[in-house]
Amino acid sequence: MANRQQPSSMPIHKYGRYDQVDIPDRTWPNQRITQAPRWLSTDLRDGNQALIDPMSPERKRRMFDQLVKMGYKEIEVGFPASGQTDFDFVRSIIEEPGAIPDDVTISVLTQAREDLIERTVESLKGAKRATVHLYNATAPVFRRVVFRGSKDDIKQIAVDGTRLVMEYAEKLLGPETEFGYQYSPEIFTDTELDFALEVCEAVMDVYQPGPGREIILNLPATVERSTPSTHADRFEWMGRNLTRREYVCLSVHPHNDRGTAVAAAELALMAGADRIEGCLFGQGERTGNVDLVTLGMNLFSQGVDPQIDFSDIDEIRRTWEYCNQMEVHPRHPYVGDLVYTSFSGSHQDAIKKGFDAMEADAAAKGVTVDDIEWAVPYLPIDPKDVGRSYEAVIRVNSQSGKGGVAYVLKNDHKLDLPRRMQIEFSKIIQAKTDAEGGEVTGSDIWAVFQDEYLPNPANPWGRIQVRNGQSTTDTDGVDTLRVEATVDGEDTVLTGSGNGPISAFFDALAKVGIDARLLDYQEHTMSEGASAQAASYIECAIDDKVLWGIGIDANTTRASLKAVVSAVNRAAR
Ligand SMILES: CC(=O)SCCNC(=O)CCNC(=O)[C@H](O)C(C)(C)COP(=O)(O)OP(=O)(O)OC[C@H]1O[C@@H](n2cnc3c(N)ncnc32)[C@H](O)[C@@H]1OP(=O)(O)O
Ligand SMILES: CC(C)C(=O)C(=O)O
Ligand SMILES: [Mg+2]
Repeated sequence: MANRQQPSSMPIHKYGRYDQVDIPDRTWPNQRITQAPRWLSTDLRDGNQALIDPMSPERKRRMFDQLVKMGYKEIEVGFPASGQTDFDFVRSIIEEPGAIPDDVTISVLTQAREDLIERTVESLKGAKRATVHLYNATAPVFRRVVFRGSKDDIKQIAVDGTRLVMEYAEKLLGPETEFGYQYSPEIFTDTELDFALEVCEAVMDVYQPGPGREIILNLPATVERSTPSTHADRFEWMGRNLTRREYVCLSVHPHNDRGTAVAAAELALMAGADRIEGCLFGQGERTGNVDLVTLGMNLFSQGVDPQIDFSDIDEIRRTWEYCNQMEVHPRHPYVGDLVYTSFSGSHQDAIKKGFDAMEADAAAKGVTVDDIEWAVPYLPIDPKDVGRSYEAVIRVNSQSGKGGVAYVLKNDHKLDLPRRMQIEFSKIIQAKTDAEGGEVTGSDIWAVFQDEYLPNPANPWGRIQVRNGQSTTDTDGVDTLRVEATVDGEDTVLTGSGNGPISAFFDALAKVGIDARLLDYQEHTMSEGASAQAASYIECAIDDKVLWGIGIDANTTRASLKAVVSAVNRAAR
């Protein structure tokens, strides 16, 4: 079919193509991610520096504690040379016994300027594990516009900065500090690959990584500029060409300018990266850093342990919202208010069938649903695994069908409506949503259901109200029924016989001019134990109408008689 799109008036001439990488024997597309990478949270640095109102010390501390609790072992805690707030925060967690667990490494960022480096290293005095992270931009525009220098000048900034970090670490930090070093060629994404490699090699020549002396080389997509596949090609190229690769922790730091940071991080891992830097819920400069929650949960949903605890995602979100003074979007993967919710009919139908199938499969295997592989349509993970309930999984509006309404009744009231009754009731709900618009809540649905099918003792309606009944079965299997009832406002006694209590009741009704025929009958228990209730569903042809009734009672015979009454009354309503 022809593409009928027309040229736009957008100024496309202002933008150039991003260079591809010449790496035809790339191997990353065939790799699988089978284990969690090293994670670094930069919420307290890259995340914080992007806030309108940077975090107060109290908020920083809340976020730090949250990150520790979740299991992050590398946390960038600030830019101590930026001012007193960040410096004092770093000092406060180092000085408070137990604030930084022994297995957590804190990291701090600095520009490659001597005064800033000195202050940065000074902030780390007494820390058990600490990394200084030095950066300078290496891309052509930055060389020309920001630093106004040649490639060699820019490389020299990185080399001198590295040497200064080592000198100040030697001078200011004692043996109690396990010291680490990280270098980032900022704007790696726009830096010529061979020059990024040259700068990283020059930095390594100074730092001399080796056995027991790792260097972290972090290759940031400071501004995301390419498809994730080209980003992965660049990582594979760097990984292949770096010397001393076994002593290098190759780190990825995607931003989300093109909206593909998560994919960029995942493909970079496939291309050989060892470590990911990002922020919870994608906080960070402009469109954000890569979202560590989505990345971790993506692993989880594929059966790979992220080694981070997301089991109370709403608590994590609350802390994050408090610390950042921002709100998580309702569609945010894994955490948004609506991400486990379906409004539309075919989705709800499939979800309900999925839950039913999980229960049946687990029962067949003699285990619980938590012991079998998750396979519910439209729900990539079990919401319970992140602390959510099933309550919001299905919500009903004008786009919903029978499956959604049936799900709500089953989930909230243990009523498993027969399929044709689902269709009948869903039309009643649809009439309401079409007329009124908006959502019908679970309690709205229940109110409509009660009004439609169940007697209201306070305000009885319909042709019949039944009080007491007796049923006896003789030796030939004939049931005789005697029921005290009110029919059309008059107290009367109904009697009838048949080959079961329901047909005996139909016989009794026929004698007072109510012509009802049984079409279908289903029942199920609603709960277990001595006080168990049963639900009976009866489909009847009454005059020229076909309709359902329901009865709920501890006694199944009474439940079925109530169901007949429900249908008869509805027919005359
Ligand atoms: C991609 C990133 O996220 S990088 C991290 C960015 N984060 C931050 O900057 C937050 C904290 N920063 C700050 O508070 C301030 O920048 C400070 C206090 C550290 C420094 O402030 P100032 O001294 O006023 O310098 P300013 O930030 O404007 O830096 C610009 C100067 O540093 C130079 N510079 C910038 N980055 C670097 C670097 N990585 N290494 C060396 N020099 C650098 C610039 O060329 C410029 O030099 P010039 O004045 O000679 O033209
Ligand atoms: C400091 C560096 C790593 C950075 O945040 C970036 O380039 O985005
Ligand atoms: Mg960044």
